[in-house]
Amino acid sequence: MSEKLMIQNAAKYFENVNNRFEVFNDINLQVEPGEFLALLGPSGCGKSTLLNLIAGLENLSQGSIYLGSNQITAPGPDRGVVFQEPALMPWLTVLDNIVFAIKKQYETEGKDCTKNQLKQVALSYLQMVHLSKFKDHYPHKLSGGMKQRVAIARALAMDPKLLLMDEPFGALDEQTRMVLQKELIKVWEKTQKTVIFVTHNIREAIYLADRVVLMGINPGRVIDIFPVDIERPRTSSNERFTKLEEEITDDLSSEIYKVMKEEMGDEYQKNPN
Ligand SMILES: Nc1ncnc2c1ncn2[C@@H]1O[C@H](COP(=O)(O)OP(=O)(O)OP(=O)(O)O)[C@@H](O)[C@H]1O
Repeated sequence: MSEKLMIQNAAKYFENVNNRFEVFNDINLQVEPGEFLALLGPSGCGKSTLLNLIAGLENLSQGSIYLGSNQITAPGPDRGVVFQEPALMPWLTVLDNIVFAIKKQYETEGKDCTKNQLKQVALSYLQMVHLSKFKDHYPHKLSGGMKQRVAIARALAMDPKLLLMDEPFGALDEQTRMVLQKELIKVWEKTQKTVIFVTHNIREAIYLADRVVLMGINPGRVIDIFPVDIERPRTSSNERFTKLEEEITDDLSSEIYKVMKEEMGDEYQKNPN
């Protein structure tokens, strides 16, 4: 069962002996159970940092993050993460990559399960991403898109409440990316997981999400939240899709322009002539 995610006054600073870099200082966001949320914004605005904080891979400098009534302070089985690099174990078959992950989780939770039962669970998730025929293949035999589907199946097989995805299709070609977007929506509809999906791609965000959170930089912050009230499956030729794309592009361009102006300003001061 999914639970509400609450990010309250979240601040993150990276510090060393000489200086302190503030990524963001006051992010507030709520994600409803079963919602598909996209995080969009210019490079460096803190999308991955925010995702890592939710995953528990980083610690907050200030504020709090709750999933249901549990405060997030460390990684946990209630959150599955899919990164741009699928990070499969090359010495294990596709099926065993998933079995390995579930087994580890069951052991941590003290659950008993036969090898055969584990394989059945793993296989059911491979079927969901249409890869059951490749269960005995090793990762190096798979395309980038197939590897990423295994990574998604592996994350889902742990049955997390929240699926965190950091540009999972960022390294794939456009065609494969579109196929996986479609598949992801089907899997999301079937599993009803809450998904937080980081992307640079405006179309991808609108195609997938219930809401698009647009973040800004210097300081990192939420600029705007766009509800995507368009029936699925969505097509980019839909009039409302195009209008929303224009709106988000305008806001994002202003933000990027602002950053460029700041950067060029520095350059100008260094080279006044
Ligand atoms: N471990 C770290 N130590 C110091 N600075 C960091 C660390 N991790 C991230 N940063 C800085 O925090 C800022 C936000 O980084 P982050 O990767 O979250 O941005 P992003 O929006 O995901 O960017 P991109 O879209 O390029 O992946 C960047 O300026 C980055 O250099």
